Parts: sequence; structure tokens; C-alpha cells
Amino acid sequence: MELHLTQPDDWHLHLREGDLLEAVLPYSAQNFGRAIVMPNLKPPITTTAMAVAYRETILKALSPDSSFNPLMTLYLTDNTSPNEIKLARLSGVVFGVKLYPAGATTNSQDGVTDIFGKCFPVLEQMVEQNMPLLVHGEVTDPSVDMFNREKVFIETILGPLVQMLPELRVVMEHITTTDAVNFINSCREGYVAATVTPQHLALNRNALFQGGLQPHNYCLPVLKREAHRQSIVSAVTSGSKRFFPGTDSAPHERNRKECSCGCAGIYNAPVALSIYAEVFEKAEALDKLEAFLCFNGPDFYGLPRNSSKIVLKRCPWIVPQSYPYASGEIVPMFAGQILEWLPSNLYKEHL
Ligand SMILES: NC(=O)N[C@@H](CC(=O)O)C(=O)O
Ligand SMILES: [Zn+2]
Ligand SMILES: [Zn+2]
Repeated sequence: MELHLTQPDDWHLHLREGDLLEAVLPYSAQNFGRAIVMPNLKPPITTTAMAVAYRETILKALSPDSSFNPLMTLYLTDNTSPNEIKLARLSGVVFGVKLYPAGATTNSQDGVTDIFGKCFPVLEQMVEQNMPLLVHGEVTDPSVDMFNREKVFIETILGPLVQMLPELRVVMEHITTTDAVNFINSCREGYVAATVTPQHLALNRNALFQGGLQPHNYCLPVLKREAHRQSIVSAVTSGSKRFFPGTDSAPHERNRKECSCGCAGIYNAPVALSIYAEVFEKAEALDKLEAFLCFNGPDFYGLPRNSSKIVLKRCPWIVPQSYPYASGEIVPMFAGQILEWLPSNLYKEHL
């Protein structure tokens, strides 16, 4: 059996820099037409000039025949100026501004400490420029339980923000809870939407502890209990236009995951399409897969849908144990396991 689909896009991706960029870029570029590229580098991409330079770096690292299009983002700080948003819009290459609450996740230390107190003029300029705010939706208060940080963020920050600025376009990234699904469904369609990762559709928090501690299943926001996973599956398979894929593929070198203080982030670029397809198949919703993977994202961002096609073949394949590269290796999600759907770009390797 084969699924012929419009080329999907990835609306939340970490491409990193240097040899890690070189190692992971081909897997995203083979599977996805475009990707929203996250700005949490060291130092973070806080200006349009930096985003333009980073985009050039990515384009140089692409194979010459690739038509992959990186859509850049700016990293919001307490000091971002409204003028920077104007420059971002004028550049034509910046498609969103990313809110990392300071300390919430990998390389978020330069993020926002007080969105209401420090960022309002910038947010108003984003409304003016129709520039979406992309949100890592977790509070950072250490007294809030890890598993409640998304819910508390919705209650104390995102809900009020959306009320105050109803014209602001917002993407709540990598949603993990029933609370987030309900929140998104309660907002105005076309203004507030969410990205969904393969891991939050396919795994619950048991995957962190099954048979011993599993660092390669650790990401932020952390996996939640099964009922939350089921809500997210229902949301994406419902046919709603409010949800689209954002892999949050977030590679870290193996030794940075398997150590006494392991980094958050799951590398899933090579397996993401296979996992999305498997989740939709299990939910008997393969007829909804193309809209989720290929239409809802560009429609929300006001971009044309891709005209190219991909094929997913029902052909079990084994995920590599790791991807070696110059500085070490990267362990992918579901390393060594069998997946049911093989993307067309992998046929050659598996024939
Ligand atoms: N998701 C993660 O666990 N990690 C991401 C950052 C992020 O998206 O929060 C990373 O950059 O490693
Ligand atoms: Zn995040
Ligand atoms: Zn991310």
C-alpha cells in the first residue's frame, strides 16, 4: 500500500550549526519542503541580520539539487525592539518570533523574563506586521510541578495574552496536554494554532522509565500521561485545521544525552513522517493525514501549499541505532525499532 501526499512541511525544527547542522539537515530536507527553523543557537538569533546569515549557512549546507526552504525565526528577548519586527517583516525570510520563557528549555537563558512587563510594544508591532508569536508554553517557576507547567502557562500567561491581544497570531508549540488541546479549540480559528510532535502523539511518560531511564525519550515539555496523549491524537485526527506538524526534532550528541545531566531534545527528523502515518493509521484516520501534514500549516501561515509530492510506502523498516557524524553520533527516536511506513526518500537505501 502506498500513500501519495503533497510534500509536508515541518513547522518546528532545530537545525543547529556546524557539523551537527551538516549531519541532520539532509533528513529534514528529504522529507519536508519547508521548515520553521528555531533560533535557540548560542548565541541566539535575536536580529533579522542574524536570521539572514543563519539562513545563508543552512542554504550552503544543502545539497545543490535540494529545494528545501528554511523559514527563519527571531528569538524574543526582554530587549527586542519593535523596529526589529519591522526589519524582520521587510526581510521576507522571517516568519515568526519565538517566545522562550527564560530558563524553560535548551538555550532559553536569554529568553523573556516578563512578557507582560517587557514585550508589549513588540507584540503590538507583531500584530501590525501580522507576524506570528511562536510559544514554548511552560512556566519556569521551580515550585510548579514539571508535569503541570504547560497547564499553568496557559492559565497564567497564554490565556490572558490572547485575551489582551486578540489580533495576535499565536502558535503554541509542541503541545502535550488535554488542557492545551482544549485551549486551542477555545480560541479563534486562524489566530491561535498548535504544532504537534511525533513523540507527544506516539509516547506517554512511561517511555521515560520503561526498563530503566531512557534519556533519548526526554524532551521538553516532558512526555505526559496516556490520557493526554489520547487527547492530542483525537485533536490531530479530528480534521481540525488548528493543528499541524512540528517535529521539534532537537538533536544532541549522544554523550550530551547519556550523562549525569542529560539535555532535553529528541532527534526525530528521519522517523517523523513514519510515526505520524502510523499514529493516524492506528486511529483509523489515514484520510485526515494529508490535511494535517500538508495543508493546515501553510494555510495558517498564509503560505502556498507545496506542489511537489511524496510517497509513503507500507513497508516495515528498521530505524538505525545511531547516525554517526564528525563530532560523535546522534541517536534517533525509536532507534533499532521497526516502523511500518517508509518515506520515498529511504526506498533506495532499503531495497
Ligand atoms: N524540545 C526540547 O526538548 N529541546 C529543544 C528546545 C525546545 O524546543 O524546547 C532543543 O533545542 O533541544
Ligand atoms: Zn520548546
Ligand atoms: Zn523545539
